[in-house]
Amino acid sequence: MGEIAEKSRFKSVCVFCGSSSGKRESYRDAALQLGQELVTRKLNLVYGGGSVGLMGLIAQAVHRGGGHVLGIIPRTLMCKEITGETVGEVRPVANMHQRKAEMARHSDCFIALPGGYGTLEELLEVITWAQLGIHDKPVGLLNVDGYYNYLLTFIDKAVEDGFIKPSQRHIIVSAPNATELVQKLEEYVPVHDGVVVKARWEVEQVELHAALQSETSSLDREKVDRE
Ligand SMILES: C/C(=C\CNc1ncnc2c1ncn2[C@@H]1O[C@H](COP(=O)(O)O)[C@@H](O)[C@H]1O)CO
Repeated sequence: MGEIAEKSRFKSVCVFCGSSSGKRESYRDAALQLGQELVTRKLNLVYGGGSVGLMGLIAQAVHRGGGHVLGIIPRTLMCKEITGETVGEVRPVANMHQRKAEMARHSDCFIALPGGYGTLEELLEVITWAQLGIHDKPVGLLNVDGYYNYLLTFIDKAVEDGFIKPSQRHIIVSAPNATELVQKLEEYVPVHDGVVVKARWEVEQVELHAALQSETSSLDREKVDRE
């Protein structure tokens, strides 16, 4: 008998993770378990595209389980030698900035698995956007085998030394495994203090969407002209 899907408040989850697999089996296992958790809860995956590292493992796990996978990938990274094949739906974008904006636009919450600079940059950006009130989507850290302990300690230090408001410490939700993390994200209640610039965010999204549309149609026009 198939598993009964838990009713979720989310439709799509954006996952940031290593384009490498890391040196511990637990990292690879965590990517597969998170993929399985999304399938069980009938959640779509949004990620950076391709099949390398933990990115490939989670995408394949969701795809294999019958879930929808959306890979958003800059055209310059699209060749197979760099990122490999993308399973599911592929959305090419012009650059890394558009990729992040599109990943955010298509998802209802964010999760970071272990990763390197790219993962950290994506994670910190969505935390910063939450802090500014640009979005109020939950942000989760899958702290596999304590991989992110130093980051969490650093954030506590930044709070202690007055660089992050204590009320903003809650933005990062962390847990050691996928089931616990997704459950915590489901229960997350955003706290709004200070600036709320959501209206500006929405304007930016509309502008970005319009720019993407016009870029796509001009590429299509170029293609037609060439043919
Ligand atoms: C340049 C190299 C590999 C590039 N491969 C990538 N393919 C797709 N997405 C990528 C790639 N590199 C970074 N990203 C994005 O950042 C995150 C992973 O970065 P990390 O530094 O590996 O943590 C990931 O979420 C992607 O969105 C050869 O080195």
